[in-house]
Amino acid sequence: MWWRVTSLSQLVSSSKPSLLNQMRAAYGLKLWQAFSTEDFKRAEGGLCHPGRTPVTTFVLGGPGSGKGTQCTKIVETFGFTHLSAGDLLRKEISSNTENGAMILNTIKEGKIVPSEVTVKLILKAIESSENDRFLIDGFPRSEENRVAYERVVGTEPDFVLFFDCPEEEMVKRVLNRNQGRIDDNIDTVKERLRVFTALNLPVIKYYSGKGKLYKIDAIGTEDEIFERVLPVFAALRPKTCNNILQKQAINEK
Ligand SMILES: Nc1ncnc2c1ncn2[C@@H]1O[C@H](COP(=O)(O)OP(=O)(O)O)[C@@H](O)[C@H]1O
Ligand SMILES: O=c1ccn([C@@H]2O[C@H](COP(=O)(O)OP(=O)(O)O)[C@@H](O)[C@H]2O)c(=O)[nH]1
Ligand SMILES: [Mg+2]
Repeated sequence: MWWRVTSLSQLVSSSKPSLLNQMRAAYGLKLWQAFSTEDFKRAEGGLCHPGRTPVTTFVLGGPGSGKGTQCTKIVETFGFTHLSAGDLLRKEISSNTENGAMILNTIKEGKIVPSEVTVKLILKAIESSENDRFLIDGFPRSEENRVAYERVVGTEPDFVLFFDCPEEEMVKRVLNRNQGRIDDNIDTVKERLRVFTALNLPVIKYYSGKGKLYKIDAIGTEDEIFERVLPVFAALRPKTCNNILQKQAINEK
């Protein structure tokens, strides 16, 4: 798998190899298999692969701003793999895993699940994919999430989409979502909006300061919004769209 560090010398080349890297080298473990809570705190990151760098996009916005809807369209057009942090967490609940009850309560209250749980799920999903371009939807939700991801993965996202939507519209969409979600009720939505403003906006500001943020006006039809998303990915065309272009060329022959 390309995402895993493949060279032992690279694994142990840092001046002070982490326990995590030693375990990886010794047992050939994937990162998500290797780290315990203790390792997580100590992990130095540095997942890389010589000559091959994945394209990673964080997709941010308040509850109901349309992240998932637009991710589906981006996947269809540009061949990204969509990793919704919320979906990964909900899968843990439905699979009755050891963290299931804790995740359920956290989501019900509109709070944020501990970083180590979410980062581990995201890494596991990335490592089991053959793709080299990922949309990470609904994560990071706090500065603590962001720092944890960057420490463990060792890279920053290539760019960040932010779906900017007025609160009134977000509430309306969430309450009409009709997916039977435990957090799609007025009390939880109010708390999620509070958490979004307090903890997620600082992450958005951070990436804005780094010149990585693409703010998209999230009012309009789904297609109108996707028209605003397209130019962001068109800029990456040579790197991200090779497969699509190749397929098109074959079909046009
Ligand atoms: N542009 C839009 N206009 C109206 N409703 C929308 C729009 N985009 C998405 N929705 C609807 O709003 C709800 C929330 O969208 P979703 O993509 O799940 O948002 P998020 O992932 O940001 O919470 C869904 O029911 C979806 O069908
Ligand atoms: O990185 C994440 C993503 C989601 N959540 C939890 O899962 C809920 C639903 O997240 P999702 O992204 O599915 O909601 P959306 O914003 O799409 O409505 C959030 O309110 C949080 O409680 C979390 O704790 N960390
Ligand atoms: Mg969503």
